[in-house]
Amino acid sequence: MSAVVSPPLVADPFESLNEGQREAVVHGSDGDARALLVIAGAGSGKTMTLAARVAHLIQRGADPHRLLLLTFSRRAAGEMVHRAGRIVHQALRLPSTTRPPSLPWAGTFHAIGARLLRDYAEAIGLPADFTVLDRADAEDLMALVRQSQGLAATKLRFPQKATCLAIYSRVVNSQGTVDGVLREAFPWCLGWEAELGQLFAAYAAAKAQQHSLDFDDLLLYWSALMEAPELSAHVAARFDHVLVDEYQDTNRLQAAILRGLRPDGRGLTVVGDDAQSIYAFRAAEVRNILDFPQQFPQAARVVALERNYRSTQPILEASNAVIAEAPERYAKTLWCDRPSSARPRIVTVPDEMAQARQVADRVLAWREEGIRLKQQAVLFRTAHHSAAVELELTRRRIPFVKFGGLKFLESSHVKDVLAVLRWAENPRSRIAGFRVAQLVPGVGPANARKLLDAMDASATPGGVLPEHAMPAAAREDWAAFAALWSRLRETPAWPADLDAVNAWYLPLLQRLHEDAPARQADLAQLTQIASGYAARERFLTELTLDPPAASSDEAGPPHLDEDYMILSTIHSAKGQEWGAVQILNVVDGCIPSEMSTGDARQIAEERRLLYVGMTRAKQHLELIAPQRFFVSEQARHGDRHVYASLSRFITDKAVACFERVSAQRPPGAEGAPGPSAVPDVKIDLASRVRDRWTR
Ligand SMILES: Nc1ncnc2c1ncn2[C@@H]1O[C@H](COP(=O)(O)OP(=O)(O)OP(=O)(O)O)[C@@H](O)[C@H]1O
Repeated sequence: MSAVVSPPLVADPFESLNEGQREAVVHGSDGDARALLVIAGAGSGKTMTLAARVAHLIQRGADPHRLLLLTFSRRAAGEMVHRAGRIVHQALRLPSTTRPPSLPWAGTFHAIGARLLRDYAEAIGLPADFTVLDRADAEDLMALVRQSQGLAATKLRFPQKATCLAIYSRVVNSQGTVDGVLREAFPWCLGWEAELGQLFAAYAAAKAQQHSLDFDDLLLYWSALMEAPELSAHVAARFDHVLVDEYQDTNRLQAAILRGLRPDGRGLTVVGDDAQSIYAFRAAEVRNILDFPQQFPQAARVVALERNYRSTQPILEASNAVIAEAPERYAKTLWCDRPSSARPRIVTVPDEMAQARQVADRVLAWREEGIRLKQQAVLFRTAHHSAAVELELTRRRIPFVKFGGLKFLESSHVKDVLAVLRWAENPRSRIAGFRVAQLVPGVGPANARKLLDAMDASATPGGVLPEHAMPAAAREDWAAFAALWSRLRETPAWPADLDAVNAWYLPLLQRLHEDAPARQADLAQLTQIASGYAARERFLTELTLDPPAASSDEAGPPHLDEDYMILSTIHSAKGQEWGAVQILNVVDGCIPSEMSTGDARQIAEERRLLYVGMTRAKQHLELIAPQRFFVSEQARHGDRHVYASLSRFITDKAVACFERVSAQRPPGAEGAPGPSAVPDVKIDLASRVRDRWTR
């Protein structure tokens, strides 16, 4: 007899939505075919609304396999899918044993781009086995090309590889010219336009030769795909709905892709907050969201979410006062009904050391009040601004995790292992090959280069490697590696391939690194991550596009059951919230950064950055203003201390929203009392000690 499972009686999952949220969620059910723009103020439930809309569409019969959901990070995609799944589950009253529908097309623009390009590679002249270069690999390739062009040796200093890549990336993403980008963002590189143009052409040729795409190519080729009428309709027809989160941080290429996917706007939903646009340095275009409604034959519908569920009224008032001065924006005033008598505070401290002590004191005091460390965050403009705070927290044994530091994939051992897999996947990748060949004992750069040249010259590079003659000292180890490599190419098996590479690499790891056990733990973590992917290619591509954060080279996340606080750049804090937030260095020269004080648009972005930081706080917010702070960013002036004044964004009107305090020095900080006077006695201890040996 089979058991009959009756659906549980649950409340309407859409019941808790407010009026604006509901409007956004059900848009289109009445036949309204306009595109939808949801202007969602900070903390107004954007994630919840988008997830509920996805669930609503599925509930009304949309096929989850035909929903394209584009988010800013993989984590955001996962969160959205999870929440939408829960709502669908509830709305359809599915029994708890039934899994909610999966959304295979949820991910970042780059990850989805990589998948689509793989499908259309042959049609658009891309090699089907292309691999994706991460930033570091792309920089290395840029450096190689720069050298082969003779640009590294020029008398006047030619821009560094990272700067070259940043300029290239900005030209691509803004669809601008080298000249325009230099003028706007890299004025110190003016004069090198022609050489940079040549360099970029050679860089593009090298990528093509090596069957490699960099991050920017994923958007560039996707947008080109959407401009080819023979193919764009085919791509567009795969999806019924396209939903985009964090639209304020998209760039021109991304906007063009969306126009190609939904030329008339039908089935397109974008959600964002112009006041939180903080990625112009990656060519994000705040105009995308400001101009969105007029892009379509029939103007988009705009729904504003103005009710904030996150912060207390005084925190919201202070944040509103900061953003009120922004020159151009969708007019909205956030409100909430969480009164509190505690105003946010501006804390003045003498210098950065005092700031570090203040932060630690405050963290401990809040913890005494019952706010767990996990509910506390310290935010800052630039990753290196937290150095003193990190030291102080470590000294006082306050556990923390930092976001925005060295990444898991940047550690050399993880790169080594991934490079082996990448090279097997794509034998034309010189970057992977150059790294891996030299891991084999006895193989140096000259021999590695000879091998790669031979592979380049062959139509079947996969056949060259096992046959290649290496120096006698390397022969045995090379044969072992070649056997592994050929196996990986000929009979791929996932995730067993990774185990095979690890087994080959472990003896080398022990030879190369003193801290091998810690690094081995990273490789174990990599194996764990690998098991979540169906195939090697997907693993390599998606890991490159959205890498995990921690590595053994850093403090790393403490055990999961431990309480720890968060240190984060404001950029990395996007989309998150904490009970108590402290923001470091809220002084001119830092927010706004000294680098951006010339340009009105950059200043506007810095204002939004402070606003994003402030609106992360739920109950407590403190901005710290050291009176002296150390500047090391500006090469022109070298390292120096400056006397700082409170950030210009805290105008007189805004100041009124805060309580102002000066941090007291903790007792004893002026210097420990010296020893009292030595008693006036004369004892010849020295000869007594010496005599000990002569007696
Ligand atoms: N209708 C609602 N009723 C009660 N709480 C809500 C409602 N909508 C959202 N919230 C809560 O408000 C908080 C903020 O929501 P969410 O993180 O989705 O905001 P957001 O718009 O993405 O913010 P931001 O853009 O600042 O990152 C969350 O804690 C969420 O659970």
